[in-house]
Amino acid sequence: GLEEYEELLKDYDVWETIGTGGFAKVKLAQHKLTGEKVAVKIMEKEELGEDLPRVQTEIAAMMNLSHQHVCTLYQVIETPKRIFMVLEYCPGGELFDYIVSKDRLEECEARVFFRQIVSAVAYVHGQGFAHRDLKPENLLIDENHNLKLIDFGLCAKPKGGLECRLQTCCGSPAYAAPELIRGKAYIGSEADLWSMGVLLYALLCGFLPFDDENVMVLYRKIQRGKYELPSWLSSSSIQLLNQLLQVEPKQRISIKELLVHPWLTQEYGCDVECHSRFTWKYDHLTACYLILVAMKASGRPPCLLSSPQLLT
Ligand SMILES: CN(C)C[C@H]1CC[C@H](N2C(=O)NCc3cnc4ccc(-c5cc(Cl)c(O)c(Cl)c5)cc4c32)CC1
Repeated sequence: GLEEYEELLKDYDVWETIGTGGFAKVKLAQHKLTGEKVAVKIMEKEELGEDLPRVQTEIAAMMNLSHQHVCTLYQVIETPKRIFMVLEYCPGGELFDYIVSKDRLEECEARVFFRQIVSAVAYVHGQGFAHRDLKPENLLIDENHNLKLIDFGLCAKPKGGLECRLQTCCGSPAYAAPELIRGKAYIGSEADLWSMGVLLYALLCGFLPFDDENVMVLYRKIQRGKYELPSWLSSSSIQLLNQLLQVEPKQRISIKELLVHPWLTQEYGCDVECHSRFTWKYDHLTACYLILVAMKASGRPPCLLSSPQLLT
């Protein structure tokens, strides 16, 4: 019912549904105070059932993640029947659809995107999380044609740190690491590196390295770790794919080595930046924002008098 949307409608104009993500629907909305477009992920608690912990996992993770290539969670609104997540809007849609639309990406374009993916994953690992569902469907393109990582519903923050082993077999089969599908205990960050290898292959080739409609046959192909090398791949791309798609996790390249890998740094002349660009500076801009919010809360109409320095 509409009364459930009351709290959301106070601060946002809500427009049409723009997508679905499994057990959620995503609506386009606009922040009244700033006019900014946002994406609102709406979930019905009853429909969530045993998926409710996934939502709590995602919210807890995203509240601790603030990075230029991780989708920003602005606000969470919980009502008796629903959970609303107000998220950064990404009009460019899924990286998956972008690759399909172009058949495959040239090495230089794949490098731009893969540097952003490595930056996001290095940051997420640095915060102690493993994503565990890395795939082009979970990388969205924003209005500046930059990537934003989404869907932290399966991420894990092991108590004993990223070095400790996980048990849950999850994520999408085609991107799952051999050790994960073998059902043995695995290290989340190492499994993420394998998925990044599958992702890089998809960027450069336009199809998957391991694929089969029969999931058991697919698993055997992943465990075997052999994949085709199309003629258009450069030797440096082949070498990087080989370092990522190592069946033995201890042989696999680490995220630290990836940040300075020649394939990623060539043509850039600099390492991949993994630090977040965002820090809450309690400066004038922050003060203006918080004052505007307070004005709104006290019912006084927020207004920005002609303040040129704000627009710089
Ligand atoms: C795996 N796929 C199916 C998932 C779909 C889900 C809908 C997406 N989407 C659109 O359908 N239209 C445009 C659109 C624009 N901005 C978005 C911003 C954030 C999210 C978002 C963020 C998080 Cl953190 C999250 O967990 C979920 Cl589910 C969604 C989705 C957006 C979006 C595309 C990918």
